[in-house]
Amino acid sequence: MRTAIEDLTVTLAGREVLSGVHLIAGEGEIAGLVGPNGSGKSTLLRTVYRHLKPSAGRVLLAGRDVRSMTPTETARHIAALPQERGGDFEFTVREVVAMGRAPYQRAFAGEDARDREVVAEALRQVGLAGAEQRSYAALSGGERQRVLLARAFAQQPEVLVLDEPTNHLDVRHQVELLALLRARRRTTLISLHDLNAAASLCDRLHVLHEGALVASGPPREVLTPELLEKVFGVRAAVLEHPLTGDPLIAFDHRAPA
Ligand SMILES: Nc1ncnc2c1ncn2[C@@H]1O[C@H](COP(=O)(O)OP(=O)(O)OP(=O)(O)O)[C@@H](O)[C@H]1O
Repeated sequence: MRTAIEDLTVTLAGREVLSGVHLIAGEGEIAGLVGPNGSGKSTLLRTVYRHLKPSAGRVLLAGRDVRSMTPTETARHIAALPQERGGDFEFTVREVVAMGRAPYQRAFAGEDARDREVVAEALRQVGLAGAEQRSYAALSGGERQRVLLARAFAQQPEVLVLDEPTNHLDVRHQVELLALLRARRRTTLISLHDLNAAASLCDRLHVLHEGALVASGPPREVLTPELLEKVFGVRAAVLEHPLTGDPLIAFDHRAPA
């Protein structure tokens, strides 16, 4: 579902933390948000899934302002993996994932066969089939993350909003997640710190710096040594990945730019 962010400004505690951001993710497009700490990535994503209210501008899903939708309507269109992954709820893994079906259930109606099928498939996709009865509170950070991803998948959204979905994941689970997102081909807004993962996954990258969008385009065009130096303050060479042909950023880890 085409997602358009128009002239978005967000003010928090009296400070403008996002200023006039324009960004479009076309139907089926994976749009990546990258930028240094505090540049506004989570703020932008939170505004898309209506956790925050913009002070100006709007978020349109297929032309409709998300703020004109009911919470249930929003939940049928957008599923989010937020950065807060709370750990204290006393639920099993399956119960957490099944919460993703709530937007489709009538009050007190409970699960039907379709809900059970979707929950089982979501658990399988994140490699947690067999872990249904484990306690969510007792899981590791990476396991919790996969449970919350499965909950987002179970929501069967048209737009997936993922805030740093690969942090905490070991490299195998990172690769599996990126492959899964590629295969799903749903409109996705994703923030990533790993620029090589972003370059390999995303159709377009959007670079935030101090609350403003400073570059947008295909990864190969956006991730230049000049931009990496100016925005991230690092020295890097941009090569071609010998196995995939994707852009491969080789950082100089010895000193900042
Ligand atoms: N609830 C809040 N109240 C006040 N300021 C906030 C709040 N949430 C975020 N900010 C500020 O907004 C700015 C952008 O934060 P945000 O979390 O969007 O950045 P980010 O790019 O996601 O950072 P990171 O890479 O560290 O996750 C930061 O300066 C942050 O301190």
